[in-house]
Amino acid sequence: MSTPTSSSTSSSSGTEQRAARAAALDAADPLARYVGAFVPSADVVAYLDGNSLGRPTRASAERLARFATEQWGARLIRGWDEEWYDLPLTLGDRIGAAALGAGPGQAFVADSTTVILYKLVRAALGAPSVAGRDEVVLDSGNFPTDRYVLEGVAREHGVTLRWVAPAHDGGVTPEQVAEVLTDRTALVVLSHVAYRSGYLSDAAGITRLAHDAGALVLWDLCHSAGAVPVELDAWGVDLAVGCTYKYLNGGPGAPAFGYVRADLQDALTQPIQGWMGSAAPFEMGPGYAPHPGARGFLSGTPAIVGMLAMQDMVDLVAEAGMGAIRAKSVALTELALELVDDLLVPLGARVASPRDTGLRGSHVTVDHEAFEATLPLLWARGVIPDFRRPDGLRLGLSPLSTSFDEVRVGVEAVRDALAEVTAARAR
Ligand SMILES: Cc1ncc(COP(=O)(O)O)c(C=O)c1O
Ligand SMILES: Nc1c(O)cccc1C(=O)C[C@H](N)C(=O)O
Repeated sequence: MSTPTSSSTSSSSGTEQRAARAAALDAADPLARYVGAFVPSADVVAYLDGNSLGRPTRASAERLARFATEQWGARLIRGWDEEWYDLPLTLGDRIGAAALGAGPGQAFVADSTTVILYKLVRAALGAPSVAGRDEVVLDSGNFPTDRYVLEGVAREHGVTLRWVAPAHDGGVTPEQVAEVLTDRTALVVLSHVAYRSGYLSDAAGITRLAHDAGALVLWDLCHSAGAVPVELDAWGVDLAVGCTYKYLNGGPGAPAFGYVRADLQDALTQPIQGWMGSAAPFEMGPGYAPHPGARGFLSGTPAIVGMLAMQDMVDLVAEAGMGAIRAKSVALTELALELVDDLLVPLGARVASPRDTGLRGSHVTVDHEAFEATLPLLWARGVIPDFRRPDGLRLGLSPLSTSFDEVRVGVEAVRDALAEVTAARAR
């Protein structure tokens, strides 16, 4: 790692004070022991991208190695009967219990977020309770895949999209949703935590409003699951989807999870009628009949290898508890904002995430037109934030794997790189 050159904004006493403060926060952190549960990366001093790709746990590294010889290699095709056939549902239940506030029989692991989103949106639009309704409410700041899938469904299904424009902090409030709900709204599709700003929506309030208007609601939980408490059953949510490779540390391309409320399952028909979601896959009979319950939302052969790593993280999340995880997440983002205010705002950076902890997920986004140019410097120095065009640096703080000192080291490195880039441009 190359050493950052000192900038005019750094001072050794400031660095020492910040280091002492971060060390004190780490010493008092009740979840600090979990940081050592993850595979270290030799050249990384600050990994601040857990909301794009979580780190592997040490247990997962072992599980992945063992799988080839002890399960796949030893059990061969018998593995399907012994464990794999049921894994999408047993693992769905475990994710539901640990991270989603979902009772058994409602969550499943399959496909990708994009594909489950498509299947559940199509299923929702065919629900008898919304028959005759032809509008879908969504958010123009939502992650591209959500917008693109909905645009495609609107084209093929003939529904009208009612776009909500998020406020400057990325927020979509119940009031904004209330303004576009009508007796034609079939479905509301929003992200619980906004991917760019980290804004945390009032999922319970918006779900209530949608139901009062007779609509169904689907939450994208990609940036919440494993980092922000979710209570799908208590909130009365109809449908949800989410990634497992972010705060559930399932690894690159790990399959997604879906949730369909138990009392809605029989009324919904999903569009990808594959054999693995059929009533009797191994009968291989002439026509498709859906399997009752959550299994009916599966389609093809489950990605068993992709479901290995998330199992270890789900165990850690269950053990640590979502309350403690949220408390650490809030403390991490508070420290990040404090450092950003001290070190980056004086260089012209602007905070793009909500200041109110109750309105913020587990990442902090800061905008500066020179951030893109800092990335090669930061990566070369072992500091890995996330960047979203045109000018947003996202600091994704994964509560079990990120230490307070890592945040300090990371933001100081961003300060140094930003000072260097802007100084070079001024020359
Ligand atoms: C809010 C949100 N939805 C969906 C996705 C992606 O879905 P997929 O795993 O299908 O690429 C992401 C991130 O990639 C995301 O942040
Ligand atoms: N899924 C990703 C990928 O395959 C490559 C790079 C990044 C991602 C991400 O997860 C992006 C992320 N959802 C985001 O919020 O920007």
